[in-house]
Amino acid sequence: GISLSPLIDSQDEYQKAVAIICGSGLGMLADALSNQDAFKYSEIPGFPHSTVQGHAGRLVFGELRGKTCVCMQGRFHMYEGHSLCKTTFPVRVFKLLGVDTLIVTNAAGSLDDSLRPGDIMILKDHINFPGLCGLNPLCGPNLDRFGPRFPAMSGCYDAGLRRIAMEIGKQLGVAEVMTEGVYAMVGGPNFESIAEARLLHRLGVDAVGMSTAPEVVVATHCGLRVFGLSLITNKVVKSYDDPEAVDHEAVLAVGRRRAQTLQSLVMELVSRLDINNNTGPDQEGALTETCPDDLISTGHTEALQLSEAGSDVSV
Ligand SMILES: O=P(O)(O)O[C@@H]1C[C@H](O)[C@@H](CO)O1
Ligand code: HPA
Repeated sequence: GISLSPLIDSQDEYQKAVAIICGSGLGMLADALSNQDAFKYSEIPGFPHSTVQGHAGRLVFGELRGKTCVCMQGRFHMYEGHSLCKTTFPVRVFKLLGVDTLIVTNAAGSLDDSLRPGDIMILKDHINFPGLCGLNPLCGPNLDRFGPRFPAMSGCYDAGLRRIAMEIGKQLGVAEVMTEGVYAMVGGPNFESIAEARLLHRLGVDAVGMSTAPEVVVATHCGLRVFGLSLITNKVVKSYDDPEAVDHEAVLAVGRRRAQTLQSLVMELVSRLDINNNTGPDQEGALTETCPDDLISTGHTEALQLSEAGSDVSV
């Protein structure tokens, strides 16, 4: 397998790691990492392949303002045909590697007229529509060493990190384009019909996308602290008189326009993380586990092969 030893040479240092998942067109967040070491997903056993334009398909390790980071340059979506276990597989790998805090980002369409393309919505909560219908990555035998059978999801977006992010927004002079809101995940890959958009709006959804919620469910299950943000890339069409129609290229273009701001925001947030204060489950020993048979036998990963631990962890 591929040695991930650069990441975990010092377990003490690695306990302070932060993981970042880049949304559509937001892969440039990884460019901010120094001392990079990158692996293509296709080289990592157990990782699905990224098939979506704007998702490079690389796992990038490095440092951000002195903190060890691992960054998914490209995520996996249910609509690509991956099982939810596969789409969230990297989150469990992060946990096993000793990651403490997960930053999830996505591109999303706004239902709320006050949210405009280019705005940044800090996730206060989510509605996991596939999850409500039983499409949940936690379905199947519970993996007790990751977390409980019935995990709470209230408070899954850390209030302290949300507050810090808003403060940083003020410092960076972008507070007027930042707000908190509720993200809803739908299955995609089609964008919403007008009736669906109206329904989401009535339900109190601020922004809609096709990812993130399953990752956050799995991260919360295993005690990771989570911060999430949506880059609003388009307005969701809610009127039969509106001739506009969203497309993926427009989504990516807004990402390019906001690249610098998002990078600055994430870098500053990472620099302020008080990582060892996370009160999630004890992570001691995560790196000294051998091959997690339960993950494989329950089909939760299908191919996770963390061979030996310590500085020899490989996937
Ligand atoms: O990976 P994210 O959730 O940022 O991607 C969004 C949802 C679809 O994958 C794509 C549509 O343009 O952007
Ligand atoms: N709907 C769903 N997902 C999205 C959108 C949208 O309007 N924009 C970016 N991802």
